Amino acid sequence: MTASSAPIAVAIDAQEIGTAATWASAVAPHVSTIKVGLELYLRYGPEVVSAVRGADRVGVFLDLKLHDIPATVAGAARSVAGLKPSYLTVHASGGSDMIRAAVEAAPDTRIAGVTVLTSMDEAGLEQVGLLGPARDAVRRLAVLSVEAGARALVCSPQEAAMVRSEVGPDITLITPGVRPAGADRGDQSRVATPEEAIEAGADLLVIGRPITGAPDPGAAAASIAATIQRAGVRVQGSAPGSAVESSGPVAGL
Ligand SMILES: O=c1ccn([C@@H]2O[C@H](COP(=O)(O)O)[C@@H](O)[C@H]2O)c(=O)[nH]1
Repeated sequence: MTASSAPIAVAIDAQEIGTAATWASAVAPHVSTIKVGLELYLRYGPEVVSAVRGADRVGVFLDLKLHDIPATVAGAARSVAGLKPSYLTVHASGGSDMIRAAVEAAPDTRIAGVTVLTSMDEAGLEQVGLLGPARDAVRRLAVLSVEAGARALVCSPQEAAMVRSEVGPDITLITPGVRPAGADRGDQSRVATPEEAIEAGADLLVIGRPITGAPDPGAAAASIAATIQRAGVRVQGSAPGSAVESSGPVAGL
């Protein structure tokens, strides 16, 4: 990580630890954070965190989306707290007691409440009994998470401005569902471009396949990072404390 690294968490969704380490070292000079998800963590466990952290001391975001009874989530959060991830996700729909259990079990990690998965559209929400626009559920789950002690939230960039107005400036807003103009959206439904995400007030943009699926992931990360820096300068004049300025692995901690 360098002083000019952009507020991007690259989703390193690889099958093999060697590929993960290669991608991580290619993108690390340009971004603040590497995101490890279920695919890698379930296969390799803590070893993969050291593999992607490397010498760059880039921030690690453990996207394990915990969802269980409070005691089990507390135990799981305690199990990974020693890895010192900057962020650890829990599904906000697990409820206040579950979120609070994670917060108390991993005091040095920013617990991020996942509101509504960015792959879900209104039809998908209806299937699971959530009627109405995604943003209504996102709003409710964001407020619930913060009241239970979460210091970060995961939502789509389409809801970032609304969530910001609900939870104030101190909560880190993390947005997957980011696609550069013209990129394949894949299984993502609620998407926006990197510029739109920054303009909506996101603090950390999660971007996976548009970077890792590129012929040169390092160059793709550098190009999106430059786009974000320009958008940040336009929106905020790079004000101190803005997402673009706060490029460390744990912006706002
Ligand atoms: O609502 C959510 C929560 C997490 N994710 C994760 O982010 C990345 C997105 O990867 P792309 O390749 O840029 O689509 C992936 O690891 C998801 O598990 C999410 O997409 N939406």
